[in-house]
Amino acid sequence: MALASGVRFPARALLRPWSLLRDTTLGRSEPAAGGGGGGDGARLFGSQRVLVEPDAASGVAVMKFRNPPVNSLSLELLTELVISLEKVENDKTFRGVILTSACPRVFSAGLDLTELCGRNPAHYTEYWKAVQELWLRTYLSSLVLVAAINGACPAGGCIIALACDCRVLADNPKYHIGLNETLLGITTPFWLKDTYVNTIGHRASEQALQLGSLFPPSEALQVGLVDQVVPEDQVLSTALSEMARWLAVPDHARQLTKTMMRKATADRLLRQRDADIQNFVSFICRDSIQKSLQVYLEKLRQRKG
Ligand SMILES: CCCC/C=C\CC(=O)SCCNC(=O)CCNC(=O)[C@H](O)C(C)(C)COP(=O)(O)OP(=O)(O)OC[C@H]1O[C@@H](n2cnc3c(N)ncnc32)[C@H](O)[C@@H]1OP(=O)(O)O
Repeated sequence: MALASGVRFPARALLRPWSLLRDTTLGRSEPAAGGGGGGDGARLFGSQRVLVEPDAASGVAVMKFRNPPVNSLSLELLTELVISLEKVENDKTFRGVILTSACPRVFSAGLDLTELCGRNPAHYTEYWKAVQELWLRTYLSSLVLVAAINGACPAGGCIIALACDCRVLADNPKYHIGLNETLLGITTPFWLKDTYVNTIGHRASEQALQLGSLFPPSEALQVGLVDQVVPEDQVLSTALSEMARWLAVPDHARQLTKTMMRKATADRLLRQRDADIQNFVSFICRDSIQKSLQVYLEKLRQRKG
């Protein structure tokens, strides 16, 4: 499937791109009641793991991850997210997307560790392409993306949030955010490291990446990892207010500025995508890395409550 970022999509999606979706679109050409999108007239479209609540009147869609229990980024969720974002982006009704979780207490637990353990190189290749694709699609989106972080946000969850233009985090001491890869015995690829540096600066990233720091809300705000920390029941409304602020700027000027700020970082990956995949596959296939990940996963499974 040809995607904007020029990625080849997972084989099963290439064969039947929409087969991964349980599309609940209610006729996009149908005139929506209530001014084109609000109230009962809201068109619902999405998929099994991504719920999209579009509001044509405001031009904003709320996209909710729904992969219980912890929204781990399985190949299916990654694929559905990319397709959902592409659908919204291609519909000129929409200018902004709020990314949030439909699962209680967790925004996303990051990459699905079962996708990284005990699989073969072909699987890792397909999986990493999907990770790259989601990052490129979000990081370079012409839409305004706001992360309404209503739960824990480690590793891959943080990566999605970092790709957004603005982050609002619920004020709950259990909702940590950060890149904790080193604690799993793995390293962050250069393009995600660059995104971190772009957000919180070099010294803070150097420290946080090596230590695998997960920041509670107050510290995340202090270090600049999130833009606002608000009571949990105000995360979505604050994200909508932030969205309105960003949408008050003419699209063309905002988009050109976003591209100017992000292009160099994205180009670094675009220039060497295949090499990055090869690096990832050879790294993840190492016995020592597989062992570390399995130990981490086992600890997670045993840790209850
Ligand atoms: C090689 C370079 C890659 C660089 C890029 C990104 C790397 C990553 O993203 S790796 C993933 C790192 N993620 C984490 O370290 C988070 C791990 N999870 C947690 O800390 C907690 O689960 C979380 C705080 C998110 C939620 O806590 P709880 O609500 O208490 O849930 P549980 O811990 O009981 O988990 C429920 C269930 O889900 C399984 N689980 C959790 N996270 C993952 C995951 N990332 N992948 C796969 N499965 C996950 C956990 O084992 C439990 O399973 P069961 O025991 O079978 O119920």
